[in-house]
Amino acid sequence: MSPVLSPGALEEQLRAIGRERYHDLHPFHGLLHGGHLSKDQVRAWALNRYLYQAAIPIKDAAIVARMDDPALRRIWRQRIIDHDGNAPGEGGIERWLRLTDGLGLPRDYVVSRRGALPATRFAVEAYVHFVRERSLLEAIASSLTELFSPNIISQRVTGMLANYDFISRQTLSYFDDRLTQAPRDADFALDYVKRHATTADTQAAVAAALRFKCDVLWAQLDALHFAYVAPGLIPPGAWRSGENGA
Ligand SMILES: O=C(O)c1cc(C(=O)O)c2c(n1)C(=O)C(=O)c1cc(C(=O)O)[nH]c1-2
Repeated sequence: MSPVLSPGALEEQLRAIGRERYHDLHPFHGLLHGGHLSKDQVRAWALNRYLYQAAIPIKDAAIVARMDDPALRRIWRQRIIDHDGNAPGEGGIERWLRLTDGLGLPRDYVVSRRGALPATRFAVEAYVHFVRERSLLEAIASSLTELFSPNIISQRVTGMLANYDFISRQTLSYFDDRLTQAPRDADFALDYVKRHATTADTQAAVAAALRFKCDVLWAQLDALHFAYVAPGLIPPGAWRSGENGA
């Protein structure tokens, strides 16, 4: 049986998981940020990532539905508002669609999810199932990859703006708000986890939840790499350049 960690030691363990497994280490991101992808490969990334964006408020609604404490729900519901907005034309999903618009992908095709890779769909669904089925503590812990996202988002915006003439600050505007939202959300979730994971079992469970979530992110990039970089095996039904108006 492993010993009970202090809150500080638990935080260090969680940060170590990020250093070892976060998707900033994935080669696909090196290619994306370094300007080594074609416009079609960037399109494939944006099209597939739409599924992740669209699933985030659904998984957060599942988390809110499991919270007994109104104070906690008030805080967590902000995440849903950030992605859905308060009115049509607002929110993170809409801003993601400005990126896919800017890349010339038809909106109805993106939103239909028809061209997404099967593994993208499975990974995203696994995240939603995880927060429904596991404890609230594990569900909250699974959001902790956001501790590590501001760094990669800064690298992405700088790299993509410098390296692709088809990318503009406007098409990448989705990421502007994430730079303040992600630290706010991650700080809250980390504090919650440190206060509630106070036994060896619950500490092991939150570490496993964070590893699981790193796998959800990693698997999506593996799928993109396999289909659109090398060996370039695009599954039946998944988007191909020139199809569906893009
Ligand atoms: O661009 C990225 O690398 C990245 C990573 C992550 C993450 O680490 O899960 C999120 C986001 N972006 C993001 O935009 C976002 O809204 C988001 C929500 C969540 C979550 O688990 O609740 N992660 C992420």
